[in-house]
Amino acid sequence: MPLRSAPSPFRSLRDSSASDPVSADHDRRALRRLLRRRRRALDARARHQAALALRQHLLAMPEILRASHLAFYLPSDGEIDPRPLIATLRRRGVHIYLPVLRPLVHNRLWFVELRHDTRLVTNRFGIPEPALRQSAQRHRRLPAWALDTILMPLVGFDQQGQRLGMGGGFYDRTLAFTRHRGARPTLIGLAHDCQQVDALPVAAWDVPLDAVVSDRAIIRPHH
Ligand SMILES: Nc1nc2c(c(=O)[nH]1)N(C=O)[C@@H](CNc1ccc(C(=O)N[C@@H](CCC(=O)O)C(=O)O)cc1)CN2
Ligand SMILES: Nc1ncnc2c1ncn2[C@@H]1O[C@H](COP(=O)(O)OP(=O)(O)OP(=O)(O)O)[C@@H](O)[C@H]1O
Repeated sequence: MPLRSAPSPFRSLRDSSASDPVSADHDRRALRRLLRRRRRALDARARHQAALALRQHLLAMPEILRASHLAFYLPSDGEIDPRPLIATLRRRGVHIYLPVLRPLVHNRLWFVELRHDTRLVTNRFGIPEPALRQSAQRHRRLPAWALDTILMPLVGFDQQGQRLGMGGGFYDRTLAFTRHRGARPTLIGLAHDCQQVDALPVAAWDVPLDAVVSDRAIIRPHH
């Protein structure tokens, strides 16, 4: 079902989110389900090709080439796989960080460096992340504001660079400071092409992205 070209029940979402938060919330959940199913439906070959195409696009971007401290994620639930680029950048000596669910602080992330001695464990969502024992060591982490670039997983995106995540608000909460502070990391969403929709509902807490990169294109919103 090509959401972008066919008339879709989500076309009018942007208006409804402003006037009717309850129905907008319902729409977000329905849209999440649809798009998660769609990205999971890609087969292994399509996924592998998409991962390589993604690496090519990202390696053409100054925000990637200039960065020395970048946050990535390990793919889950059909997310586009950034590991080919992680491998390339690590060979170049770039510092790579992964999101870790913070203990005690509700729905926020730490960014913990991926090193040769990093031990990965599965978190409560089934996603591998650096073990808490290591993550708790301050010298292994960087605060979000000190990262050059953060590559974010997403469930859906639109041409304006709006992002729909898994629904926990983890990235939105962790990056809320970017609204006030001067220096901020470049925020880039990564997705399969099939995760693009016409227009996403915008929530007040949504942090706008500087770019979305898919296996097909680099999308730079104008705001
Ligand atoms: N690869 C990856 N890592 C990531 C994220 C992500 O989206 N992708 N996150 C981005 O935020 C954080 C984890 N956030 C998540 C939020 C919800 C669910 C999830 O699957 N929820 C289930 C039900 C929850 C449950 O089992 O209790 C669901 O909605 O079906 C997964 C991850 C941190 N790490
Ligand atoms: N800065 C914030 N402060 C407090 N609550 C927030 C903030 N950002 C998001 N939330 C809460 O988190 C919940 C989930 O937000 P949303 O649906 O936008 O998540 P998401 O962006 O899809 O998920 P994620 O960022 O984890 O990938 C919302 O109910 C919202 O109230």
